[in-house]
Amino acid sequence: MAIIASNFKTNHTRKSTAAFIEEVNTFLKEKNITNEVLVFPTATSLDSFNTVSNLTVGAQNAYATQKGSFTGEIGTEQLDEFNIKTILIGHSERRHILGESQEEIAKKFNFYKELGYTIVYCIGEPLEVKEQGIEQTLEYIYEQFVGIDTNYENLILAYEPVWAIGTGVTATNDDIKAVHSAIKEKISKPLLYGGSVKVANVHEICSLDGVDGALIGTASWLVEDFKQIIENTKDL
Ligand SMILES: O=C(CO)COP(=O)(O)O
Repeated sequence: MAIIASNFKTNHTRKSTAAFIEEVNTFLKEKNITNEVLVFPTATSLDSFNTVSNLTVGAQNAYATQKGSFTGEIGTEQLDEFNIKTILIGHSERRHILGESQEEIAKKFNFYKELGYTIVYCIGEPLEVKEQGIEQTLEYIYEQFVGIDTNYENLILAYEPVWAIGTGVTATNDDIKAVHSAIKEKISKPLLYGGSVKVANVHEICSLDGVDGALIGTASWLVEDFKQIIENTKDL
């Protein structure tokens, strides 16, 4: 059973998010699809969605706090309002664009772990590291596990090579297999692949050894495409 996750990033409005979730919900129900489906809308589009059990709405980010003075951030008081219990942590856009350090990420991880959240934890190397070879790539990735409890029961991992995100350049099957098998040797948790996953390649990627699903940005934002992605992986 594949895990299929959509990261909206900074896309969709409150209105279009509600329509998207409603449509995916109906689709899963009518087709009896058992894939685990996760959707991460913007913070402004979170709400109490009434969904089938295998469709979960999560937060793309939140601060390690219940509430307080952290301008621009949200905490568990805001997530609890909508019963959100799933969070994405460590995404490369937060690491590299928003400047989150491994220390801050680990602090966030531990805070949400203590509260029992399902955590989708992202790891992945930039191009200059990939070009140095598989050993350096794995070394870089292992650094992203510093301070992270990889035995946490509600943990899902997502390997997202930075150079493959939003670029249209998907990692090759060999690239994916090499990293996934190395991580799987150390950590037995579901491991998603992310980075230019599309309708056309999602089945092949999710069929690879060590790949338990996909975390998708661009190709998931049109609901028709996202439904097709789910359809294409429903037998896995
Ligand atoms: O960052 C991603 C999902 O979190 C992947 O983004 P793309 O699917 O747009 O490459």
